[in-house]
Amino acid sequence: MLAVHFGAGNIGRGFIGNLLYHSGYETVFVDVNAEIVNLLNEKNEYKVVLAEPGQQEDVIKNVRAINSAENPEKVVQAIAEADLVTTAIGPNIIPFIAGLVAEGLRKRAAQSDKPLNIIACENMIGGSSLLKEKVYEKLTEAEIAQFEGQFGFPDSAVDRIVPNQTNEDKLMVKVEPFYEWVVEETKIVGEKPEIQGITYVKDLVPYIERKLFTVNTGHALAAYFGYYYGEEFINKAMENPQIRELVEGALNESGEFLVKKYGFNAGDHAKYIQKILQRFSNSHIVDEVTRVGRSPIRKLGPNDRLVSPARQYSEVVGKEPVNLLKGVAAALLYDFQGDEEAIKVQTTIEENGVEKAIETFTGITAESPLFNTIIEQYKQLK
Ligand SMILES: NC(=O)c1ccc[n+]([C@@H]2O[C@H](COP(=O)([O-])OP(=O)(O)OC[C@H]3O[C@@H](n4cnc5c(N)ncnc54)[C@H](O)[C@@H]3O)[C@@H](O)[C@H]2O)c1
Ligand SMILES: O=P(O)(O)OC[C@@H](O)[C@@H](O)[C@H](O)[C@H](O)CO
Repeated sequence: MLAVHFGAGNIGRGFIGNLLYHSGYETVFVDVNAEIVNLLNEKNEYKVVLAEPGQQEDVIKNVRAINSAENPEKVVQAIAEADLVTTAIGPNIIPFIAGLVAEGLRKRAAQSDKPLNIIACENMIGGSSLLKEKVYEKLTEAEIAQFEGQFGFPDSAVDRIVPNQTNEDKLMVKVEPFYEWVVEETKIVGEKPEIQGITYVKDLVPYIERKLFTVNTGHALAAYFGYYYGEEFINKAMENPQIRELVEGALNESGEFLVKKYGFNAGDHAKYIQKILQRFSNSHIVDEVTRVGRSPIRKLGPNDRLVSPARQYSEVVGKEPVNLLKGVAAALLYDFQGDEEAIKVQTTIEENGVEKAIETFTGITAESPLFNTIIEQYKQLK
């Protein structure tokens, strides 16, 4: 069985590639990083090491790679032959691979009616749906009609903390032991891919909201407050009682609306939160606050991990969130010069004021009661 996976980065090698290998797939990674592509083709294997006492090591074999910037035609051919396509490239990159995916599907559809599932494994709501939308923008109406039955774009939620890697072995990836991959069953075409570690569900929305608004919400607060208090790493930030309190407070707020909205068991959700706090504190993982805080414009977006739970908490619970809005304010203060989006947020604030920045990046307008609280929190932190 052949899997084509876009993005041979942290989650691509450390999580998806790992599970695909153990499920019997040959994996072709598609990436634009020439060094990683060349190393994968030279070694055809890499190590995944668990960040825990004992540091258990796993060798992932049966892998190769294509540089999509140099050999797009090889990517098209691989998609035409594949049994599964997955991505882990980052939400902002999805539109840029849509052309290649469309070409691959076009070539495949011309020679066979074999179904194919394309699963985006990104931290966002509706990642595969977005890819489908961008692919369909490249097609004719006749192609769309043909593709509808043959190709599936099930959405998914993926969870495993994989920090940036600094190993001498450039292919090796250190990952946390925990993982979860949930896939929307109803949009699968053909047979369900038998992948060890996938949980298929009928409705993905509760799972992706629970993951994004717990793991990633807490992580974002740890990152932005970690940065604010001068911490370099997430586990160190979690040792600061003020930051831990803010993170836990935000997770209790998002938890309150998630439990109410989806009917999760409150006790189980409280355990889920505690497990996540432990994962953030894992001393075997060196995870920079600047990785976790990367792309603050994306993270401040109306449907993302800070603003969406804040808005939904006020709608579903009927109260104003405190910690979640402090998280929004801390994200607005994030001025890391190595992050283009952080620079853009700061420039917008300097040139047009924080009010304009809130409206532009979060979609929250002055009519919302949340607006003034964010400004107050921002001014207090500043
Ligand atoms: N690292 C984690 O802990 C984690 C966990 C769950 C989900 N995710 C999600 O997985 C996705 C990837 O994150 P990551 O941490 O692995 O990032 P990463 O930067 O380590 O990997 C992304 C890879 O995509 C490649 N890439 C960029 N443009 C490309 C293109 N046009 N075509 C093909 N490849 C391209 C990059 O070269 C890189 O190797 C993101 O959506 C992230 O939110 C990450
Ligand atoms: O990947 P991002 O930028 O959306 O978010 C940064 C981290 O919160 C994220 O990568 C987590 O490590 C991951 O989502 C854990 O499952």
